Amino acid sequence: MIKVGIVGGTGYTGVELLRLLAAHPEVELTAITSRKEDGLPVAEMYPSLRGRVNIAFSSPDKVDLTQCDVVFFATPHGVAMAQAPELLAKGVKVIDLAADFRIKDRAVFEKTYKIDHTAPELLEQAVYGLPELNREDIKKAKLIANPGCYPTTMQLGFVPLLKAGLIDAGHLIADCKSGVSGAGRKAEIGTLFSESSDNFKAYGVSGHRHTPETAAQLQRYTSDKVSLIFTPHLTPMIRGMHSTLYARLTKEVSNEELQQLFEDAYADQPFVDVMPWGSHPETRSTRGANMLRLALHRPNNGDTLIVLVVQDNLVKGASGQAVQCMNLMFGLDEGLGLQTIALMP
Ligand SMILES: NC(=O)C1=CN([C@@H]2O[C@H](COP(=O)(O)OP(=O)(O)OC[C@H]3O[C@@H](n4cnc5c(N)ncnc54)[C@H](OP(=O)(O)O)[C@@H]3O)[C@@H](O)[C@H]2O)C=CC1
Ligand SMILES: CC(=O)N[C@@H](CCC(=O)OP(=O)(O)O)C(=O)O
Repeated sequence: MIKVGIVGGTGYTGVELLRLLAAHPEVELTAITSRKEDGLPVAEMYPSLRGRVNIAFSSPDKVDLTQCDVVFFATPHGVAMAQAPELLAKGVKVIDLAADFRIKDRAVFEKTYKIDHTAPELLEQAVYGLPELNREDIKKAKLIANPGCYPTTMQLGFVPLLKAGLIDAGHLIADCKSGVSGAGRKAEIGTLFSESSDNFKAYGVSGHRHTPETAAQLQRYTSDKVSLIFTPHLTPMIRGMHSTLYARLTKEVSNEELQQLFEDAYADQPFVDVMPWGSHPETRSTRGANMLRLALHRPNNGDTLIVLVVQDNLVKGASGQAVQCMNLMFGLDEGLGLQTIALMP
């Protein structure tokens, strides 16, 4: 059994990890931290886990995480970088759901997140945890930088086109919508029910922290200079993400060839579903499931291709993806514990 620790077990991605890992046949939940709920049985805070998770939260300063085989950090940015060096030195694998190790360039990280990087020596060895694009490196990794939720949709939508050299890399547009759980469980006015449940707004339009992360990753797949415009929106649903990606085609290519390109790219990827041409994927078709669905459109058969992408921000956009990485790191079937079908309706 793999002994698992979770730092930040009370938050949305932390409890999503608990939900998935409680049903994972090869995992023993060993330590789950909370600074505020030290000693509280997990199932008292989350009754859905009664009978499935029988341990209590421990304060991070009391728990010995070195007894774990792997530790997930479901914490705000800056927490994993403080603890990862010691854990890695003691042979414990680390999967960070925050951004501490996503951006290789320290200066770009510090400018984007406005914090100093305290473990820059680990940036090089960190593997970006997007299995569909980095599977072989993830299998060998000791430190995973789990991708951002929006960046997962943007990369899986744009990369097949960039790799094939079919689009203008200097003109990529991503119009994305997230459910409110994307902002985390902490108390904030903008995520109060009365502020967000009957409202729709863009935010971070002139610069969101996911733009440099995504642009740097997309740049790996083309020699042309990538330029990305990314506009996130907060939408009145709890879970779910819908990204509408726009790319300008630069070569003569038929709709059938474009569809085939995506079907071939994801033929062996169990957690990406390429829907029939012209479909309209819905967020609810991924709710609770480790699944990303996409579909292609080409209005008036012109030179703009639209890729519609949906996922559950907490599953394929965060905790499900992290479990997918854990499975690969420990030589397990990639889909172990991740077979849940989306909740409907
Ligand atoms: N929500 C989403 O859709 C996604 C989130 N992420 C990323 O995952 C991470 C977690 O997000 P989310 O679950 O939404 O956040 P939440 O705000 O819901 O939870 C954060 C958790 O971290 C703990 N925590 C906070 N500060 C510290 C600290 N200094 N030391 C130890 N534990 C701490 C909190 O617990 P306590 O206060 O009890 O200690 C809480 O359990 C973030 O980096 C986020 O950017 C990534 C993709 C998607
Ligand atoms: C709706 C909302 O606020 N979403 C968050 C992104 C989700 C997240 O937690 O960011 P990471 O994926 O980088 O960890 C935001 O825009 O900051």
